[in-house]
Amino acid sequence: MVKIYRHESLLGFFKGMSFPIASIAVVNSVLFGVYSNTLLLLTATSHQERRAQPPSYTHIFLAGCTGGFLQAYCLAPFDLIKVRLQNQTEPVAQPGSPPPQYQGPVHCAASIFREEGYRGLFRGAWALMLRDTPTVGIYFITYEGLCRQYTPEGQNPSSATVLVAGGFAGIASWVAATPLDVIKSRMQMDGLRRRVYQGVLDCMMSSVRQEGLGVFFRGVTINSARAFPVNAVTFLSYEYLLRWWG
Ligand SMILES: C[N+](C)(C)CCCC[C@H](N)C(=O)O
Repeated sequence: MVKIYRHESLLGFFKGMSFPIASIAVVNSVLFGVYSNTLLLLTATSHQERRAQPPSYTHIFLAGCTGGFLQAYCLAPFDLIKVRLQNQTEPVAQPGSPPPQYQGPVHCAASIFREEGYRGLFRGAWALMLRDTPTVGIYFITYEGLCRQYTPEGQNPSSATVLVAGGFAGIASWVAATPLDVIKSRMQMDGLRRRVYQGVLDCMMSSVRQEGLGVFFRGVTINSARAFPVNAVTFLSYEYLLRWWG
C-alpha cells in the first residue's frame, strides 16, 4: 500500500476500475431489474406497493432465483476476465522480458476469444449459474426478512435498517455461494493451458479428493468481509433510487 501511494498517489488504488464498474452496472441492473419485474409478474404489485402488500417469501425466493440465473449469464464473461487477470501472478516484467500473457481486460477478452472461441468466454458459466440461482434467492429472502423484522408495518425501512439488512444479505448469500464459487473459479482457470476437469461434478470430486471438504470454504472469510459493505451500499442505492424515480 505504501509503495503504491508513494508512486501513484491515491489514484493508484483505483487502477483498472473502469472495467469492473461498467460490468457491475450492467450486471446489477439485470439482477435487480429481473428480480423486481418477476415479482411484478408473480404478485401484480410494483416496488412502491410492496410495502403495503408484502409479497410472500416463496415469491421473493422465486424472483431472486430468476434474477440470479439471468445475471449469471451477463456476469460470466466479465467474471472470467477478472479471474484470469487476478491469477496472472508472474513477477513484474523486466525490460526485455516477454510481456504478460494478458495485458489488460480488453486484451484478455480478445485473446480468450481468439484462442478458445466464443464458448471460451463462457467457461465456468454453468458453475456460475449453479452458484447464483439459489444464492440470489437467499440474498433477497434475508434482506426482506431482516427489513420486515425491524420496520413497523406499512412503513419504509430506515437507512440504517437497509444498510444492516443489505450487509447481512450479502454475507448469508456469499457463505452459501462459496462452495460453488471455488469450483467456478477452478473451471474458469481450466483451459488456460491444458484441460484438467471434465465438468462441474468432476471438478468438485477431484478438488475434494485432493484437498478434503475444507476446499469448499476457501476464501469464505474474505468473501464475507467484502460482502457486508458492498451489499449494504448496493441495497441503500437500490431503495433510494427507486424512491426518487419511482
Ligand atoms: C449470490 N452471490 C452471493 C454470489 C452474489 C450476490 C450478489 C451480490 C453482489 N453483486 C456482490 O458482489 O456481493
